[in-house]
Amino acid sequence: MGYAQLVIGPAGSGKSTYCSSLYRHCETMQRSIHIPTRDYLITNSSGWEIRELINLDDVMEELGLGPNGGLMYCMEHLEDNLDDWLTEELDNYLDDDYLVFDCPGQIELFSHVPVLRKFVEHLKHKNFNVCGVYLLDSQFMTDVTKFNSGCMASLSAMIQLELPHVNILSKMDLVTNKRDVEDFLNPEPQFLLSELDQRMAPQFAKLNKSLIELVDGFSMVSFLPLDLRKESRYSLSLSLIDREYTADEGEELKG
Ligand SMILES: Nc1nc2c(ncn2[C@@H]2O[C@H](COP(=O)(O)OP(=O)(O)OP(=O)(O)O)[C@@H](O)[C@H]2O)c(=O)[nH]1
Repeated sequence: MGYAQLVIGPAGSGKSTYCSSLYRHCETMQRSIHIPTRDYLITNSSGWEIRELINLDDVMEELGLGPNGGLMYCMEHLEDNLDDWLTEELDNYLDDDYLVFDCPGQIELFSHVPVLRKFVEHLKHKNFNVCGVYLLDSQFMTDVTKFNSGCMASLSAMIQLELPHVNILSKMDLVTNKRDVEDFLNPEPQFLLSELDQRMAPQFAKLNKSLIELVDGFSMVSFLPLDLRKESRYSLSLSLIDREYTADEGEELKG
């Protein structure tokens, strides 16, 4: 059994920083971990030579696409070639290896484009225990409307990937007043609803209620605050993910 984290989240939420800090943490613990570069899906400079498969710069130039269109094209190409390419790459890893995938931040990839889901299926097929790690910038936690939108994006990733899911709140060192975020770490539904009602026009009251019920019902709004100056959270995220999950345990982790 191998282990893998799929690190996802919006652009700029701190995925690469999390991955490199996790790598340093594992080095200190003398634990082996492999982090194919962020660009492994497009142009890999170390380890996985996907450049042979497709190159984002070439795609943009030859097809006249911008970075987003180019990335989506590359992803579709990757999807078509997952069987051959990924299966072969995964054969290079041993039973206890731990892989961390730093995914691109395009929201389409974890909301509706199927490539990451297929990627996960391949990992599982090769006997990897996979977990989704969703990073959200702590700035989302200071305002109920931003918090709600962060939760919706995280929920959509959970639904799309169907993985045990850990939410991590990044950039906690930038939060000057920790009390600003405390209300959102284990939020009371009533508190969220009254805050939301105050912010929105009265005609949104029913929608607000449904949204808060949804967030509360999935109990997926627990975020682990992560301060890069403190390493304990990395140990926690590693140990959560190390475990073998049953469906029920996956549910527990979301809570
Ligand atoms: N202060 C602080 N800055 C952070 C932290 N994590 C990330 N940053 C900064 O936030 C910016 C974005 O971080 P990245 O790690 O590149 O974020 P990403 O999610 O990989 O970004 P994309 O590649 O755009 O998807 C960089 O300038 C980082 O230095 C953190 O915990 N604290």
